Amino acid sequence: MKIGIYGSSFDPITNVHLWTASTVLHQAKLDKVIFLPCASNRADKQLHTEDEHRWNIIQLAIKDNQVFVADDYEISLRSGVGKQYTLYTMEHFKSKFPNDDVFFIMGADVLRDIDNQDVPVHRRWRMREKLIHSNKFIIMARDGIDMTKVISKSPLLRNHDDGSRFHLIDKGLAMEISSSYIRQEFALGGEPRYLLPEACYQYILEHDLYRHT
Ligand SMILES: Nc1ncnc2c1ncn2[C@@H]1O[C@H](COP(=O)(O)OP(=O)(O)OP(=O)(O)O)[C@@H](O)[C@H]1O
Ligand SMILES: O=C(O)c1ccc[n+]([C@@H]2O[C@H](COP(=O)([O-])O)[C@@H](O)[C@H]2O)c1
Repeated sequence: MKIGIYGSSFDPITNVHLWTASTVLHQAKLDKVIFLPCASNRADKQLHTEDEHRWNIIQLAIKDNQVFVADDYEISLRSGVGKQYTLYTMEHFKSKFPNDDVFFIMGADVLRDIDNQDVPVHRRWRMREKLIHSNKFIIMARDGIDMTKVISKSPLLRNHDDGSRFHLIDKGLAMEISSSYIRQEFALGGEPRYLLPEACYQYILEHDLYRHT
């Protein structure tokens, strides 16, 4: 089997997360995509909703698609800081699925940041040499970023680019719905209704989430 791990804060999950996951699944011929929300005590990013709510919203979003599953590996890690680095996460999934091909899915903006010296130290990827060396990645086009240039500009990335390390996917259609835009809309009294699945939208209203972000 070919399995893609889609890691994100999903704060909240958006229609574009679902659309990109489905595109990747078809183009890279994956058998399933695992949505992997990170824990809210992440060292490099401030989250806006409790783990339980982000988890419930993901479940609502994927419930009708049998090849989409969610995994709470990172959010269930006790004292998560320092443990929920992608290197360890990928080691976990590769040992959970020893006979399968496991890929990490990310957008071009994330690829660009992995080995970027201009990124503040607290946001730099940990153990990136080993992570890149020992895993395979599916990269989705985003923000008009030239993915081949990102790889060729980084010694770390280009030295590991053996033709099968990075599977680049460009659907041709750029859809920009970000979680932060949706949060802002909720906070400012806008109407983000059709930017995420209806059940997720209703859940957020019912639980009064994102009103003060
Ligand atoms: N429109 C998109 N096109 C391609 N990749 C995307 C898109 N939106 C998110 N991703 C990818 O999904 C992963 C998770 O992104 P994340 O949830 O942080 O996105 P976001 O919507 O930009 O969030 P935020 O607005 O909170 O920063 C990252 O690898 C990111 O590159
Ligand atoms: O391992 C790291 O050091 C690391 C640093 C930044 C981000 N990540 C992972 O990259 C994924 C996308 O991150 P983000 O910032 O877009 O939510 C998510 O699964 C994070 O856990 C991982």
